[in-house]
Amino acid sequence: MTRTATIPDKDALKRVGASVRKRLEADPQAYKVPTDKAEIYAFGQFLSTAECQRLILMIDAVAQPSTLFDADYSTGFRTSYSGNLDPRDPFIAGISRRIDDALGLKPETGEAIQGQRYMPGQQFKPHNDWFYTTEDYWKSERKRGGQRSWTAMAFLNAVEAGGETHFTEVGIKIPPKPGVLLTWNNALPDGSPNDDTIHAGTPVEQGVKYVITKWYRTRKWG
Ligand SMILES: O=C(O)CCC(=O)C(=O)O
Ligand SMILES: [Fe+2]
Repeated sequence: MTRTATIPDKDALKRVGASVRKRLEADPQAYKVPTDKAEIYAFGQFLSTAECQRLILMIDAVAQPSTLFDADYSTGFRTSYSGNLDPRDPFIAGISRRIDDALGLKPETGEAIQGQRYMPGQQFKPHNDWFYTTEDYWKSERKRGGQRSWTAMAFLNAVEAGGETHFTEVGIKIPPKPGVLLTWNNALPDGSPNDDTIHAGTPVEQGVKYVITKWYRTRKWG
């Protein structure tokens, strides 16, 4: 048995990375962000205007101050409001399936889609989406599907100023554009965490920003 004692789920992350890469490279709708530092792709028109509007209303209904695993809303690290969208809702289930299909990932490995709203001044400071496996929370997350592999995030509206998704190490800032789906591999091709995927939701300066995020695990989530 091959064992990578220091990096949990490394082999699975390597395998998932390769299969999603292959699928996205074969998809003419998937645009690869030109950088060697991370695997980041964008779909220009993933959601329709009507779908974005409907999701925005649903987010308003569930949004609460965001919490994190290692830090609180109160620390100012993630000041947006967020909430999970009901996976049993047929509309949400349909969106979820389309994301699974675009990436070619097993539906059971996807977490519930999370909706997020940023008002002026709110932000999500630079972070990585993977779990820190030396932290206490990892003991339970390891059993709830393991490490996060890919992230898929869609912008639901245009923001008058601010609110970009900023990949600080890659050096790109992606302005919110309704219907665009961004997706990236949180790992390197060898399955180890890619530090260059560190990213932020920069403070909204004017307007409101709505996004949905779906994180995938290496195993069945939940
Ligand atoms: O809002 C953004 O641009 C980033 C959101 C994000 O990083 C996340 O949901 O993990
Ligand atoms: Fe993130």
